[in-house]
Amino acid sequence: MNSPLSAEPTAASSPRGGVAKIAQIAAWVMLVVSALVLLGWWLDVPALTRVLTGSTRMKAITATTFIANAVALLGCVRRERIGIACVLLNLLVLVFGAASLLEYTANVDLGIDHLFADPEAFAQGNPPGRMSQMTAIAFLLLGTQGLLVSLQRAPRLAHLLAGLLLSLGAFTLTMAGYSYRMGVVQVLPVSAPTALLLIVATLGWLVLQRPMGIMRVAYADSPGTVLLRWAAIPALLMPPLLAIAIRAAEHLLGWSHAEVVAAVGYLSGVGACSMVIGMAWLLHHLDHQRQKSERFQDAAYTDALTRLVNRRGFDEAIDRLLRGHRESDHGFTMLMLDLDHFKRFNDDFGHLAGDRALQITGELLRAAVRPQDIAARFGGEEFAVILPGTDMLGARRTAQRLLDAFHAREWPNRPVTVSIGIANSHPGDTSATLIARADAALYAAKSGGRDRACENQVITVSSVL
Ligand SMILES: Nc1nc2c(ncn2[C@@H]2O[C@H](COP(=O)(O)OP(=O)(O)OP(=O)(O)O)[C@@H](O)[C@H]2O)c(=O)[nH]1
Repeated sequence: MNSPLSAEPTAASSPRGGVAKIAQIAAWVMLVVSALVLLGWWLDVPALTRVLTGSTRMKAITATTFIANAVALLGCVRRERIGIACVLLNLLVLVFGAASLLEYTANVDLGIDHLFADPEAFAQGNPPGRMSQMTAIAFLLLGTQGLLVSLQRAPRLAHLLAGLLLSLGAFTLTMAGYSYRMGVVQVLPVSAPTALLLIVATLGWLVLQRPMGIMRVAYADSPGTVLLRWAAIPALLMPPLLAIAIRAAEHLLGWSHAEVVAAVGYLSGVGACSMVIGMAWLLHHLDHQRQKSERFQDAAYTDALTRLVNRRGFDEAIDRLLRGHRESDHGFTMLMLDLDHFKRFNDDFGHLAGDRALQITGELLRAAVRPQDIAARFGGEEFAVILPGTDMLGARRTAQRLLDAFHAREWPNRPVTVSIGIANSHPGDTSATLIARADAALYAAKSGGRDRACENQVITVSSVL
C-alpha cells in the first residue's frame, strides 16, 4: 500500500488530469467565496457575507474553515509535495467543527469565534461569530471525509460521509429556495452559501476518492458514465432550483397555497420527464455512434471484391489465436489457397472475368467453412482459411471439401482449380513462421501438379484421406 504521505507520486496517489481539475476548481470556488465573506466582515459590507441569499450571512469562522478545507483539497491534488499539511488542515477543519459543537453542547466558551464578532447573530440570540450547530456537524463530516481521502483510508466511510453532506447541502438549498424573501433564517440548518460550498467541497473530495461500488460507473467507459456525468449534478440541484422558481412565481404572481402545491407537483413531473427524455436521447445518440463505428469496423476488415475478411482482419485473427495457443494450448490449423494458373485465366478472359472468379471463390469459401472459421483474402488470388480448434485431420477434410466444391462449381468461362497448403499451429509460432509453413505446403501442392492439398510435405489430400 502506498503511504499517503510518501514523496513519490503513484497511480493511486496522483489524481488523474480531469479529476484533479474538478477538485482544483472546487477548491478555488471555496477560496474565492470564503475570501469575499471574510472581506465582507472586515469591511463591514453585509452584502458580501450573504453572497447568494437574501437573509442568511455566512459566519467568518465558517469562511475560515472553508479556506482551510480548500487549501487541504489543493494540497491533496498535489499530495506529493504537501501531504502532511493536507492532513493537518483537515484536522483543523475537524477541530473547528468539534470545538464549536462543544461550545453549544457543553455550554463552554473556547474562544474559537472571538476573532469574528457578529453583532447580527448576537442580536438573534446566537453567540457572536459562532457557526451554527449544523454547520459544526457538517465540518466534522467534511473534515473526516477530507482526512480519509488524504490518508486513503476507509473509502466506504468517506463515500457515506459524502452522501450525507450532499444530502444536507441539497436539502438546505431546497429549504432556502422555499424561504426565499421570507426572512425565515432560523429554518435553515446551515446558511445557503454554506450549503452551496458544502456541496462544492464534498464533490471536490469525492472525485479524489478511489471509485468504488456504484461510483465506479463515473470512471468507466460506458453510456452509464456519460449519463452520470451529465445528469447527476442537475438532478442534485433540481429541487433547490425548483423551489426558488416556485417561490419567485408565488411572490410575483401572488399564487395561493393550492396553486403552489400544484406547481410543485407539476414541475417535479416535468423535471423527471425531462431527465428521462435526456437519458433516452443520450442512449439513442450513443447507440447511433456505436452502429456507425461498427459499420466502419466492418468496412475496415472486409475485402471489397470478395466480401471475405481482408488481410488486416486475417493478421489480427491469427495473432489473437496464436496468443490463445500460447496461453491455453488451444491449437488451430490454417489453409493457404492459391488459384491455379490465374494469370492465364486473366490473359484469356480479361480482368473482369478474373474478378468474377475471385468473387465465386469467396462464395465457395464462405459456404465451405463453419461460422467460427475465418475465411480471408490474403492478397491477389491467394486466400487463407483459419480453422480454430481443428486438428490436421479436420483441416484435411475441409481442404478436400473445398477442392470438391471447386470441381462441382459451374464456372462462367472455364473451370478454376485451387492448390492448398495446410499447416497447424505450435505454441512457439509467430504468424510469420506459421504462414511460412503453410506457404511451403502450398508450394509443394503447386509443384506436385496443382489442384490438390499438401501439409508441410508433398502429400496429396486424396492420398491421405
Ligand atoms: N482479375 C484479377 N486478377 C488478379 C487480382 N489480384 C491478382 N490477380 C492476378 O492473379 C495472377 C497471379 O498470377 P501468378 O502469381 O503468376 O500465378 P498463377 O498464374 O496463378 O500461377 P500459379 O499460382 O503458379 O498457379 C496475376 O496475373 C495477377 O494479376 C485481382 O484482384 N483481380
